[in-house]
Amino acid sequence: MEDRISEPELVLVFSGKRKSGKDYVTDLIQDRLGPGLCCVLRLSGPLKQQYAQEHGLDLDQLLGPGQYKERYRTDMIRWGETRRHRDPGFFCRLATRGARQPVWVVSDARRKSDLEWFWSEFPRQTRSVRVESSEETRKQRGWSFTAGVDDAESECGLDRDVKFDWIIRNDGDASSLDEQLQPILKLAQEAATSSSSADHH
Ligand SMILES: Nc1ncnc2c1ncn2[C@@H]1O[C@H](COP(=O)(O)OP(=O)(O)O)[C@@H](O)[C@H]1O
Ligand SMILES: C[C@@](O)(CCOP(=O)(O)OP(=O)(O)O)CC(=O)O
Repeated sequence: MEDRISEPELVLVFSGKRKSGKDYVTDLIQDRLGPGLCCVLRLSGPLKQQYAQEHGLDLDQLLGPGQYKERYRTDMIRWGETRRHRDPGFFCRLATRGARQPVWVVSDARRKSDLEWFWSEFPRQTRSVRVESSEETRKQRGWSFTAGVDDAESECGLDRDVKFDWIIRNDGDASSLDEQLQPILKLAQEAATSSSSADHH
């Protein structure tokens, strides 16, 4: 669709339940690698942008971690699903447009079609990562079960039959999180290095 100047060297596609810490963990990875090497891409970014515009909502609040987005979640899910049914790669293409860094961290895959899009566009580079937290931890972070959300495809689409390359337990201990992220950071650093050496040839 768009003219991509260069392909990424590594695409880490994250998924996980609400309040499992997808944003927290993917931001941490970007902090460690730096914004020159690594960008965080949110499939919900272009979705929220378009949804906010059509409904006259506050985009910054929709993008933030607070309660505001929860008011609109059920309707946003429905709205996004209509779009995805017409074109499953719609939000993936928009979210990756303009990404130039060698390492892409996609923070919020929710459906098989999201992962399949990355596997098919970037088969060599794509790795899938699941973030998991106990219900108790998620409750401490403000989660409570909502029918129509937590039992719907948006939250459960990747619960079964997906082979994850890594599963990260994010139940609060910073040193354990650091340790679990080491192999991912190592791979990302190698990918970034190979892209910079390719640039010099
Ligand atoms: N390991 C962690 N240590 C401290 N706070 C965390 C950790 N993981 C998540 N959080 C906090 O929990 C809340 C939910 O995390 P977030 O990354 O927004 O989850 P998700 O994107 O999966 O819904 C945020 O306020 C975040 O800062
Ligand atoms: C309509 C959504 O894109 C809303 C996503 O919002 P967030 O990505 O902010 O969600 P959490 O981080 O899990 O709390 C969900 C979808 O089905 O596409």
